[in-house]
Amino acid sequence: MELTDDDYTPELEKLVTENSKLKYQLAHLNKAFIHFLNGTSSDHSPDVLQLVTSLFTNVIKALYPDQEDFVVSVTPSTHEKYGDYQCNSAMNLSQALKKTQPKVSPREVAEKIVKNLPSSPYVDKVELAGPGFINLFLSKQFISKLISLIVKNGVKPPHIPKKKKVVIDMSSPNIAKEMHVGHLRSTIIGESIARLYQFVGHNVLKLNHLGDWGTQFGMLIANLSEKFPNYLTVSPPIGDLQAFYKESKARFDNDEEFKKRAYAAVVQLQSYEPNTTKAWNLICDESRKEFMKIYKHFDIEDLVDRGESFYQPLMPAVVEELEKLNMLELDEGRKICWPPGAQVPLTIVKSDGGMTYDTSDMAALKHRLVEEKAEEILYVVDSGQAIHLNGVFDAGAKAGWFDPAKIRVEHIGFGVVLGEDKKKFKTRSGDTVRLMDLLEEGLKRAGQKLIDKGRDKVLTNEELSLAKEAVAYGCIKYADLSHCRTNDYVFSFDKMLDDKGNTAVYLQYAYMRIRSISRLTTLTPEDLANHGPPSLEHPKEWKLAKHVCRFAEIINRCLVDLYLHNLCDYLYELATTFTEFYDACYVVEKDRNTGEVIKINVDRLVLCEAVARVIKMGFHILGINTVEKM
Ligand SMILES: NC(=[NH2+])NCCC[C@H](N)C(=O)O
Repeated sequence: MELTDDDYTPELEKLVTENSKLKYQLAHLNKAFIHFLNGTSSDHSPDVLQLVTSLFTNVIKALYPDQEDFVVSVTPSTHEKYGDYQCNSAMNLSQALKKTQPKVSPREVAEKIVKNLPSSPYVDKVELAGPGFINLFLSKQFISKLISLIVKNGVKPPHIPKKKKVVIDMSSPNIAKEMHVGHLRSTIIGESIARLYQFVGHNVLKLNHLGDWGTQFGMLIANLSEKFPNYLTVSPPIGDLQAFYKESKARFDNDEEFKKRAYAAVVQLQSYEPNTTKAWNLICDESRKEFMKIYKHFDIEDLVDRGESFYQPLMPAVVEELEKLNMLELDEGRKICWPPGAQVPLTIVKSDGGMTYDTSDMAALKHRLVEEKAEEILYVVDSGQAIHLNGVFDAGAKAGWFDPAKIRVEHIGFGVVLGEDKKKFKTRSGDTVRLMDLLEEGLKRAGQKLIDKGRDKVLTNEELSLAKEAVAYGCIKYADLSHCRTNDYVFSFDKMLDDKGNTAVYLQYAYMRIRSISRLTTLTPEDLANHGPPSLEHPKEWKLAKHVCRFAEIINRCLVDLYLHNLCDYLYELATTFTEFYDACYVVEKDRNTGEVIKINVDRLVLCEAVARVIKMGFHILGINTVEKM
C-alpha cells in the first residue's frame, strides 16, 4: 500500500523516524562489527549479548512497529543444547499482540521472527524449540576471530555510549581514629569500580571524603594542649593519638570545665586560629601517614584527599541557597530540610549555629556537580548511611543541582564485615580489629601456606615475598568482591586462603598453570599473535573460547549494577572451564620418558593465551596482581 501525504499523522511520522533510526543503528552496528572483524577497530571488544539482543530487537520492532515499548529479552542459554543465547520474547509478544489483533500463538510469532532474522556473520544457526523459544548458536569463525584478536591486540573493553567524568567517593576514614574494616570494604570496592570505569574509558576522580572536621577535633586539641605539651610541633604517634581521642571524648562528657575549653577550641578551629590550625594539621598528617600504608599495600593510587574540612568555606552559601529556595524549616532552633518523601530530615544548621555532616555532604554534592562537572557520582559507603546519603541526593535534586534522569548520583552500599562467629567483627578481647594487625596476620598465614606447599624450596626469597603479598592482599580483596556487596560477609582467612573453590588462590593457580604451559615452548607472544584464529575443534575448546568471549558482556553488566561479584563468578567459571579443557585436551605433549616436548598444538596455545589475558585483565579490575610464579 502506498502512503499519501494525507496519511501522515504525527504518530505515523514518529513510527517512520523510529524505524529509520533503528535501521540506522543496525547498519551502524554491523559496520562497526565488520570493521572489528577485519581488525581495523582494535579498541573495543563486542558485547555478544548486546549484538544478539539488537539483532532480535531490530527484527521484532520492524515486524511489530506498534509494539513500541516492548522490551526484547535475550539471555545466555542455560544449557548447551539450547544454543548459546535464547530469545524468549515470543511468549510475551503473543500476549501483547492479543490486545490489538486476533490471537497468534507464541510459536507462530517465533516462526515469523526466525524467518525474518537477517543472516549475520556471528550467527551459525537459529532454532525454534518448544512453544516458542528461539535458540541461537554462535558461529565458530566469529568466536575464533575474537580469540585471535585478544591475543593480537589485548583484552579490549566494550564500546560505551559516552565517556564521562565520574567522581567516586571512597575509603573516607576518620582522622585520629583507626581505619576499620568498613573503610577497608569501601576502599576495595571503590577501587575496583574505579578500575572498571577507567577500563572502559571514563575519566575517574577518586575522592577520599575524610572525616577531618567537627567538634571532636576541638575536644582532641583541648585535651592535647593539656596532656601533650609538644602538640604545636609534633603529633603524638598514631596509637597515642587514638588514645588521646578516646580520652578527650570521655573528659568532654564528664568534665564541665573541660567541655567549655573544648568548645573554645572548636571556635578557634572554625575561625582558623593559627595555632589550633597547626595542631589540627599535624594530627591530620599523622593519620594520613597511617592510611597511606594501607593504600600502598592495596595498590591504591591517585586517591585525592578531600575531607569534610574542604567543604567548610562552601557551606554558608549552600545554607543561603537552600533558605532562598524555601527548603529550610525551623525546628527547635535547628534549621532542617525535608528531602521529598523522606522520613528523616537533614540537619543543615544546629541550634548553636554549627553545621553538620549533612551540611558538608550537601556542599560536597554541589561542588562535585558544579566545580568538578561530574556526570556521575558514586558514593561507596556502608549501607548504614543510606538514609543520610539518599536524603542529600534528593535534596540536591530538589534544589535543581542535577536531574536524576540524566546524572547518576548513587549510593553504592555494602554490608558489614562479620567475624567467623557471625557477630560483628571483633578481636577475642572484644576490641575492634586493627587493620594493620589484620594485614599482618594475612601475610603470616599466606606465608605459612606457601611454606606448607614447599614453595620456599623453589622460589627465591624475593619471589616468595612477592607471592606472599600477592596472595594475602589478593585474597582479602577477592573475598570481599566475590560476595554480593549488599550482604554482610564473614571474614575468614581459612576460607579465603583455600586453594579450592571460588578464591583468589584458585584463580592465581589457574593463571600460573597457563603461564607455565607457555613456558614449555619457545613460542613468543608475537608468534601467538601472528598465528591467526584457532580451529576450536574439540568441544571443550569451543566451550572455553565462547566463555572467554563473554568478558565484554560481563563488563557491561557490572557497569549497570556495580556488583563486582558477577565478574568474580565469571572468572571462576573461566578457570573451571579451563581446567575441563586442559583435562581433555593436550596443549603441549611431552615424551613420557625423557620429558622432552614432542608436539605443540599452537591453536590451543593461542586459546590458553587468550584465557590468561582475560584472567589478568579481570584481576586488574578487581585490583589484584597476578603472579607469574608462586
Ligand atoms: N560523602 C560521604 N559521606 N562519604 C562517606 C564518609 C564516611 C565517614 N567518614 C565514615 O567513616 O563513616
